[in-house]
Formats: sequence, C-alpha cells, structure tokens
Amino acid sequence: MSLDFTGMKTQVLRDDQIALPASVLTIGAFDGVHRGHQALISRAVAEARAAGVASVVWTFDPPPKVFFGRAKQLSPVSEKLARIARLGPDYIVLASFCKSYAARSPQAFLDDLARINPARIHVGADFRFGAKQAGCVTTLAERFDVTLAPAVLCEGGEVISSTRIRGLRAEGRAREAVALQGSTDAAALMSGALLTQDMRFGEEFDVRN
Ligand SMILES: Cc1cc2nc3c(=O)[nH]c(=O)nc-3n(C[C@H](O)[C@H](O)[C@H](O)COP(=O)(O)O)c2cc1C
Ligand SMILES: Nc1ncnc2c1ncn2[C@@H]1O[C@H](COP(=O)(O)OP(=O)(O)OP(=O)(O)O)[C@@H](O)[C@H]1O
Repeated sequence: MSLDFTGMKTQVLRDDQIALPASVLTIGAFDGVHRGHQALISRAVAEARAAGVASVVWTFDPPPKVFFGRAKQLSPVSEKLARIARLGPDYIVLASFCKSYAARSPQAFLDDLARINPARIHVGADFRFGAKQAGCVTTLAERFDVTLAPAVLCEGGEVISSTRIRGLRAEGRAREAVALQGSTDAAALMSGALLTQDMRFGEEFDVRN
C-alpha cells in the first residue's frame, strides 16, 4: 500500500517485507502521532533527505501498551498511518504486535533492523524494546548509531506524551488534548482510512491513480 499526502509517496510495508541498502530510522508506538512524535519523525525524514537515503518509521499495531491492556488506544491505525505519512517518510514499517512478536528478544529485533541498514536511528531517551522491555537505548547503540531526540514540551513546560493526551481526553479536556496532538487534516485522515481497508486485501494502491 502507498499513501501520498505530501507529493512524496510513502510505502507501508509489513516488517518481513522490507530490506534496504541504507536508511535513517525512527521507531515507536506513535499512538496519536502527537507533536513530540512529529518532531522526532521529522528529524529522521530531514536527515535521510540530506543524506540521500530512505527514511523509515517503524511502528507497531496495536501499540504495545494497548496490546498489554495498559492503555486505551488514542487513534485507529488508519489515522496513525495517515498522520505519519503526512510527515513524508519513504517507508512506514507496520509490525503486527502479537504474543509471539512481544516475546522476541532485543537481539532478534536488532537483527530485524539490520535488514534496513540504518545509518542512524532517532529515538527518545526512554525508548525500550524486546521481550520484557529488556532492550534500551544503550543496547540499541551497541549495534547502531543512535541520536537521542530532545523531549518536546507543551507551553506549560510538561513533556507531551500519549499518556497525557489519554488523561486529558478522559477528563473531557478535548481541546487541550487536540492542542498537544497537533493539526489533523480531515481529508488526509479519510484517505488513510480508505487505504487501510484496501491493505486488508493485500492490494497495491496508489492514491494518485
Ligand atoms: C520485539 C519487541 C518485543 C517487545 N516486548 C515487550 C514486552 O514483552 N513487554 C512490553 O511491555 N513491551 C514490549 N515491547 C514494547 C516496547 O517496550 C516499546 O513499547 C516499543 O518498542 C515501542 O517503543 P515506545 O513505547 O517508546 O514507543 C516490545 C517491543 C519490541 C520491538
Ligand atoms: N514529547 C516528546 N518529544 C520527543 N520525543 C518523544 C516525545 N514523546 C515520545 N517521544 C519519543 O517518540 C518515540 C515513541 O514514543 P511513544 O510512542 O512511547 O510515545 P509516548 O508519548 O511516550 O507514549 P506513552 O505515553 O503511551 O508511553 C520514542 O522514541 C519516544 O522517546
């Protein structure tokens, strides 16, 4: 499936469908694709463009916290894909987060990442991965060149997070939640929803056709 909200087509692939000679990568659950996520993804996209290599956003469906019952999902996967695609990455890797995926060791996940040869990986300092969250940014940096993104704060000085947005929504503070999430283009989100339905049938689809 491909999404095109920026004039630059974004390919959405499963984690077992991708191999690249070089890339700049960012990884995360990205539930809600809030302003912090947007800044992180935009840094990776900008660096990849400057270096002339592919930009890749590696994400999970459902978000791991949702899979483990620790959080209520902020955005359906169609909306997540649409919001990420609007930031212009070449690829979104959508890994199905299930029991067997969650049981993969940190090293097995690093082996997956090696297939796209990341020249650099951008994540926040709290990024964890692998069974029982055993991998951290130090583990990641043992195999790859890692840049830690500074935390994006809201006007009040607090770190923007999916958890905070969930809390605001639960308290009925919808306008504040939307402000932390950042802009949403309704038409783009609608296209994302339609394209995600197509993805279920495994068809290639280009919105420009
Ligand atoms: C291969 C793999 C296995 C994971 N296993 C677990 C797990 O057992 N328990 C858990 O709470 N999270 C697990 N996670 C989720 C991570 O802790 C984390 O949520 C994910 O890498 C996304 O990072 P983020 O939360 O910073 O967005 C796993 C992630 C990966 C990639
Ligand atoms: N405010 C932020 N500024 C910069 N990077 C961020 C911010 N929030 C999250 N990130 C980074 O984005 C990636 C994905 O994070 P994640 O999806 O866990 O977001 P989160 O908002 O921390 O979610 P949750 O509150 O559910 O734990 C991670 O590398 C994380 O460090």
